[in-house]
This record gives sequence, structure tokens and C-alpha cells, in this order.
Amino acid sequence: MAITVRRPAPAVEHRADGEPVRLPPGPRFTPRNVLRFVTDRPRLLREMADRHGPAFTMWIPGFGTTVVLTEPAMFNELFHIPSDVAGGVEPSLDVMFGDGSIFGKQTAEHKRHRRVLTPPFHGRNLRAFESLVEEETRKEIAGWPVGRRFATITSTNRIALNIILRVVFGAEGAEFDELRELTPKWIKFGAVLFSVRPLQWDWGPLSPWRRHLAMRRQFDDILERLIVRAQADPGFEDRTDILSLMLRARHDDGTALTHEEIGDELVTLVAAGHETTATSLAWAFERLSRHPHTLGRLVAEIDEGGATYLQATIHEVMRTRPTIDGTTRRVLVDRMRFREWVLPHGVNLYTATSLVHNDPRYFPRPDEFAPDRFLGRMPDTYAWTPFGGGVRRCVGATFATMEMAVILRTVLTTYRIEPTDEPDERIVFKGLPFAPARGGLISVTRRERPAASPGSPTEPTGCPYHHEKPEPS
Ligand code: HEM
Repeated sequence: MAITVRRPAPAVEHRADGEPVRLPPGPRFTPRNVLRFVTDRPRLLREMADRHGPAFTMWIPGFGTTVVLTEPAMFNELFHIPSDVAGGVEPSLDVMFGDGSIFGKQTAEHKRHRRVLTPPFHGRNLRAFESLVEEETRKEIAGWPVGRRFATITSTNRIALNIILRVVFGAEGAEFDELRELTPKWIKFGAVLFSVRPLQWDWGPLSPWRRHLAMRRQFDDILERLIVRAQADPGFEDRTDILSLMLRARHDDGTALTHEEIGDELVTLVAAGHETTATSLAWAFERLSRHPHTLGRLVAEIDEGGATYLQATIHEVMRTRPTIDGTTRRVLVDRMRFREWVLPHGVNLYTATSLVHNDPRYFPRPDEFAPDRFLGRMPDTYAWTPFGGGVRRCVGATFATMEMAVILRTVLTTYRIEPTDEPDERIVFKGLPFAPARGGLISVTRRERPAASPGSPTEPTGCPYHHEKPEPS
């Protein structure tokens, strides 16, 4: 059972302008540490915390000097620092997806973007999306091979991409097919460009940057067609896709969002929302096939129309295999005080999620895959952080949880997953998510008698995400 470590937000003044810099101790820069940060991150961070203490400073590729935090109480403090003191990391994905992306926004601008993006992914809208998720899952899994091992990630990627494209663009027909072809290619390419700074320079007509711009133009062209179609729709005012919501949204001064702003934000949602969810699902299949007892209990519950153990299982998958290992904030003021340290402008703070998720002080017997630890209780906000925290916590967290629940339920009522005693799949870094090395291999057989109509995983009873705290404003 997770220990609750919540404590009141510290009433300390975080600005320390003019004071001498005092960074926590940390390792010297070595190419080996840089390499290990990419290939062996959880173990490296554990070693560093044991050697230097629960907060230490190290150089992180892509971000530079970074203070790594390894305790929930520290995450709590960080997530409560005003966003004009510790804000979003820079550079961020807005380098690839444009100035209109929420990733590049700070303070009031960031808040404004969240006001537009948060409501569609919450509350009663979720229920409306459930049937869409089930429909896309059924379509995809109808072709799963029986009795032969296959990597689930290919399938979960397709399902999650189709879902997010439909939710975001309301797209059907030719434009949907074009987006399905273009966006994953562009986002993958963008992730490479994002991590290698020189690739962001325009070296000429054959340069990667020009290729990126060509894909952007193609995207803008599809978007314009979708905008014309949406606005011509007699039911435009009632449409719930995010594109229509953004077309109807107004800035505080009453002006509409430009099409460029809308495009930047929408591609951000697709980038943030599909590979993360798909990878978590592949981990769920990898974990379940190695834990037949959990799998059996889960199937029995689903057949009876329940969803409590399902939710606990999703929480445990995300504890043991978080796809995003940590979140980063950047010091935006001249000097920022954090506990006994004084951090200069531009330094980053990183919350080491997987370290806390595997710390026996917060999760007893952390190596065990034990959904019971979350049964009937919500995970602690600062010890369980696969979706980050504070005012930048993942906008799609509730949506992603619903999506995973519906997909798992649909798969488990259709197929029987064969247990395996193969070793666990290795955790490998795939540019953004930490994924199973072999893509979540499973083998399935068709269930002879489809289960009686299962209940909704978003039933208020037993559905923890209906109890989630409202978004911080
Ligand atoms: C299992 C699936 C997912 C995981 C593990 C995940 C994880 C994360 C994490 C760790 C962050 C950073 C939070 C922080 O800095 O505190 C984030 C941000 C974000 N996520 Fe997700 N995410 C998932 C699904 C989604 C989905 C489905 C969407 C969209 C529908 C989405 C949209 C976003 C957006 C827009 C942000 C930026 C929020 C901001 O800067 O204010 N994510 N996500």
C-alpha cells in the first residue's frame, strides 16, 4: 500500500534574486553518465541519489544543468512553486510544433491554453468518447493472429492514433487517412530533430529541417480543408471535436485563434497523446502475460461488469513501468530558492518518477506487480507521478486512463492472453517513452463465449478517475 506523503505546500518565498548560487552536490560531467542517462536512467539516478543525497545536480543531454529530485515531498514543493518562478522547460516540443503549442507557453498564456484544452478531456465528454474507443479497438483486434506471438505495440499505436485523430480533428474520410499517414511520420521525425539541435538549422533544400517544413505545409493544407468542412457543418456549434472547440474559442479580447495557433496545438495533442498511451498499453499486456493470477482476477472482474481491479491494475502498470520517466521545470527568475539551495536562472529541476515508484518507503515491496496496493484508493499525488504534477500535469491523464481501461476491457472480453514465463522485457528509451524492448509480445486465443455485456469502466462506482481532484487553475 502506498504511504501518503502529502504535506502542506511550503510557505516559503522562492525568489532569492541577488543571492550567491548554491547548487546541490552531484557527479562530474562524464560522457559515460550522459550515455547512461539515455540507456540506463533509473539505475544511474539511484546510484547518484545514494552517493550525493536526495537532490543532486547533473548535466542532462538536451537540457543542461539539472537538479534531480528523488523524494515525493520535493515533488510537492516543486509543483507548488508559482509558474512565473519555475515554469515549463525550454526548449520544448514547441520548437517542432510551433509557438501556438502549450508546451512552449509560460504563466498566464499557459493558463489560457489549459482553459481551452482541459474541458474536452474531462467529465461527461469522457463517456461520449468511450464508444469511439471501443469501436477503434474492435476494428484493430479483429485481425490479431491467434496462437502466434506478436508485438502488441504496433496495434496499440494504431488504435491510439486513430482515437486521438478522431477526438482531436473529428476527421473522417480522405483527410483522416492523410493525417493517419502523415502525423506519426512527422512526429517521429520531429522527435529526432528535437533531440539533435544542429538538425534544426536550415542547411538547404535537402536538409532535414526543410523536410520538416514540407510536412508542416502538408499538415496545414489538410487542416484548412477540415476547417472549411467543420465550419460549413450545420451542426458546427454542437460539434465536440477539439478542432471545432478551438474554432469557437475566443481570446480574452474577443478575437478568434488563428489557424496557425490551432494547428500548433492540435498536432501537439496528437504527439503528446498517442505514443504515450500506446506504450503504456503494450506494458500492460507485457505485465499481465507474466502475472497469470492478476490476469485471471482481472478477467473475472470484467466478466462480472466491474472495473475496480481494472483501475488498480492500470495504476500498477504505470507505477512499475512509467512511460515518461520524469518531468522538468526551469528556473525563470534570476535566483530561485529551493530548500537550502539557490538555483540560477535557466537551471532545470527534474522529478525522478521511476526512482520514487521503486522506493520501498512509498511502495512496499516495489518489485512486486501488485495491483492490490491501489485497490479502492487513489494513488498518492506526489509519490505516483506518471502524468507529472501541478499546473502542467498531463491534460490527457483522465482521458488516457479511460482509453486504457476500455481497450483492455475490449481485448480481455474477446481474447484469452496466454501466460508466459519468459523473462521480463527490458525497458528501452525510444526518444520520448520508455518502452518494452520487444514491443509487449503476447500470444492469444479467442474466447469461446464472449463475456456478458460488461459494465462501463467509467461507472461512478469503482472508477477512481471520477474522483480526481479538479485541475489546478
Ligand atoms: C498514458 C498516457 C500518457 C502519459 C504517460 C502522459 C504523460 C505526460 C507527462 C509526464 C506530462 C508532463 C507533465 C508535467 O510536466 O508535469 C504530460 C503533459 C501533457 N500531456 Fe500527457 N500523457 C499521456 C497521455 C496524454 C493524452 C492522451 C493527451 C491528450 C489528449 C496528453 C496531452 C498532454 C499535454 C497537452 C501535455 C502538456 C501539459 C502542459 O504543459 O500543461 N497526454 N503528459
